[in-house]
Amino acid sequence: MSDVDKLFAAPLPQVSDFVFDHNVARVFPDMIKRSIPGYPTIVENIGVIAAQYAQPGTLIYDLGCSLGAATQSMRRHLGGADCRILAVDNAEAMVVRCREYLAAQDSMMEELVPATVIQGDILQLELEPCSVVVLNFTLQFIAPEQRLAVLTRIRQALLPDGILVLSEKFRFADPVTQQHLEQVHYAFKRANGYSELEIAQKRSAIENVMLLDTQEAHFERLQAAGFSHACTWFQCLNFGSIMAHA
Ligand SMILES: Nc1ncnc2c1ncn2[C@@H]1O[C@H](C[S@+](CC[C@H]([NH3+])C(=O)[O-])CC(=O)[O-])[C@@H](O)[C@H]1O
Ligand SMILES: O=C(O)C(=O)Cc1ccccc1
Repeated sequence: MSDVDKLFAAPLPQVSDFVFDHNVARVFPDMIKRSIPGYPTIVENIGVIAAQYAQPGTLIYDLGCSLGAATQSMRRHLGGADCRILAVDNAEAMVVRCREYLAAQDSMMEELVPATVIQGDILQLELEPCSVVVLNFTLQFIAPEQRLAVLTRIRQALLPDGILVLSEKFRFADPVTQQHLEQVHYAFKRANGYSELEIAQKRSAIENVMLLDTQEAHFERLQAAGFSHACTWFQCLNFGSIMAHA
């Protein structure tokens, strides 16, 4: 169902800002696996974390679900739990394909928890009471001045003992750390078959639309949003995932 990512392989006269359109949706599984170190481990363990914290009779949100990788993992790990997943994305191309992937999962596995895919903007969405919320590499695409409001609404929707899983590409305040981890990330991309041109053009495409925070900034914002505790449960190079308790 998915093609090899060659979106930035040919020289582009002008590199436009990155958007989640049909071309990206078509190559997305390949792109994300070859671009984010640790992505398969993060996705698999989101299932483990969700199974640990999901409360019977409650909702689970996968916000910025793309093709539903985190939703699929949670469904594999939740077994026959009495829960329902709402997967939300504002990109039509992602939503259409996400529904196809989840239908394929339904046809291959029995007794999965129900999952509904909604096309919607997480800045507008009314959140119902829930036990688990996943933001797997989504908050980095939200305008920085909107991020606290999104987290505050998530915190308010979470039930007692509820949890947020927040995965992001991190920025590092120490310029040497930033430089070292960024360079190894580019080496990771080269090792996965991306050329220097692909790496450089993708870098320009995302630089204005993916504004990164340090882990310290994430922790401060989570605290300001009302979360009682947060810790990094996974990091690989400049990518990682935080779990935050209501
Ligand atoms: N305001 C918004 N409202 C809804 N969706 C949004 C918004 N802004 C961006 N998105 C969506 O957030 C997703 C980010 S990708 C998530 C990967 C996935 N979680 C995964 O587990 O594979 C990460 C990446 O591509 O690096 C895209 O599908 C956007 O359309
Ligand atoms: O490719 C990169 O450099 C990234 O930072 C990850 C990424 C993955 C998919 C879409 C946008 C960014």
